[in-house]
Amino acid sequence: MEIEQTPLSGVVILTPPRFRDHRGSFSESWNRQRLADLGIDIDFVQDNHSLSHEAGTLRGLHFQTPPHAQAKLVRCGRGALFDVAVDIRHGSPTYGHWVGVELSFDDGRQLLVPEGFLHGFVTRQADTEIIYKCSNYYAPDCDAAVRYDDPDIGIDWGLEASPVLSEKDAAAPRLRDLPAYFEWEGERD
Ligand SMILES: Cc1cn([C@H]2C[C@H](O)[C@@H](COP(=O)(O)OP(=O)(O)O[C@H]3O[C@H](C)C(=O)[C@H](O)[C@H]3O)O2)c(=O)[nH]c1=O
Repeated sequence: MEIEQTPLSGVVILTPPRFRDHRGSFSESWNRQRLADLGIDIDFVQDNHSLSHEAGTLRGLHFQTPPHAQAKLVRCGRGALFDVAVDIRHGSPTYGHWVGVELSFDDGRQLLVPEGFLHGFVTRQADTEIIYKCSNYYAPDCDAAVRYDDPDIGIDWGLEASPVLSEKDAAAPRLRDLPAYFEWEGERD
């Protein structure tokens, strides 16, 4: 299992080994002990799987508020997408900062998005499928969003045209208009 750090503490890129032969390929997409051996011991309880028909479909930026906050382990089941995490832990030295990673079925990479981060993605191909493990169950009353084009975050989505959005995402608020749901637990200066 390869692990690659990102500029946001806790957001890491994981690449499980993939075994290829004349039939195709095989990989263990999730192995709790392998992650625990890397110091990542998260009790995932729900798998999500969504299909987006058009390239340029953007879902996000989403999170669940405490006490139903979710960590997510994201992978691309078919096609390709650009996956983004945004630090919203108040007091964090990277508060409001984002990181984006291209994920595809072919490269087999995964992004770990901890609690306290927004998550969103935009598809790069038609009929792209995203599959992700969640560390807490869906809680509609705690489902929240921030607009994908929030100027205070400034994500470069690599869009060539306006994205395909849900009504919810098209009407999402700016980060500055949200309460402080998450506090950074690191050492303060
Ligand atoms: C998230 C979720 C949704 N639903 C139902 C609720 C709606 O009737 C339908 C579509 O939900 P939504 O439009 O919120 O789906 P996405 O826009 O893909 O949202 C997700 O996409 C971003 C990128 C995420 O990281 C979150 O997991 C999640 O917010 O599925 C469920 O029944 N369970 C669930 O866990």
